[in-house]
Amino acid sequence: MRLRFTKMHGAGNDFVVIDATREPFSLTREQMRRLGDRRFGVGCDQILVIEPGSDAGADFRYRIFNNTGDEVEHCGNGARCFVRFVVDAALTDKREIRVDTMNRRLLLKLQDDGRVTVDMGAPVFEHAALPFDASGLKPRLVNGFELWPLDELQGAEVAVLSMGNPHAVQRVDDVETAPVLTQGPLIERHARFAKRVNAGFMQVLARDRIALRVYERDAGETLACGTGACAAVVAGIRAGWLDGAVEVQTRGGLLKIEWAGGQSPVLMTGPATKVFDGEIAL
Ligand SMILES: N[C@@H](CCC[C@H](N)C(=O)O)C(=O)O
Repeated sequence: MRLRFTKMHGAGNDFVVIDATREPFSLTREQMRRLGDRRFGVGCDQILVIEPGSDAGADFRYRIFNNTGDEVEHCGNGARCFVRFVVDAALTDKREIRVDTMNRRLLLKLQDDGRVTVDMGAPVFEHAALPFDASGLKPRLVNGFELWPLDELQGAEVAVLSMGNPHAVQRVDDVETAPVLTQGPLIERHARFAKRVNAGFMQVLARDRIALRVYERDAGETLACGTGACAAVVAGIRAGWLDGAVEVQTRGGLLKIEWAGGQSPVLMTGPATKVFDGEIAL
């Protein structure tokens, strides 16, 4: 089969975007792996699939697959690229779009400067959301917020939360020398996380600025992770290190994250860029 696609990125987190609004999406896991392979295919961190809205109120449905072909719940940078894509392809004339993901409804706004703001929904802290609490370990309370030790990983102490997808975020002194590539894969597959986890390493630069690297579930270290940026800022606010509006410096660009606490939604603003259109035989 021949597949038409669009290559996009959001702060360097790169995607193959597939328009499945007219024809049902039918790629096999093997085809998605080939598509995501940087040497034998197009190459990307995630594959984004855009489908028609499934019920009243949602303009579209948006599905996310890691480059391994595993379907996941959420992708923040991808959500921004989704908006850019549907507007540029004239699939909608709206600038405020409601979209359903696997477990959330998102509200996305295309700004006049071309950036996109995503209402990412509220963070979830209950351990039921992440299978972490059966370990017998005790968390350290910082400002009333739980930081959990990871037993085999000396010194690593993570905030565990979900932005729809699971995150374990730790504070480090220097993000450039943080053990992202050595400890990241160990955290990703740590026994405490039955569904595995995205591992974030955040350096607090000021109360309104952090530097962040994320070792993503399946994809490895990416140049930016939108849900990871939200999780890091929420953890930093809960721990008392950060204020409610924070610039997140990733290796691929800048994201702005805002959170008023509690059940209020996390807002993420950042770029969404088309790279090229293409067609591939799969
Ligand atoms: N790059 C993403 C997150 C993609 C999914 C993640 N790897 C997972 O498995 O949960 C983002 O921008 O949020």
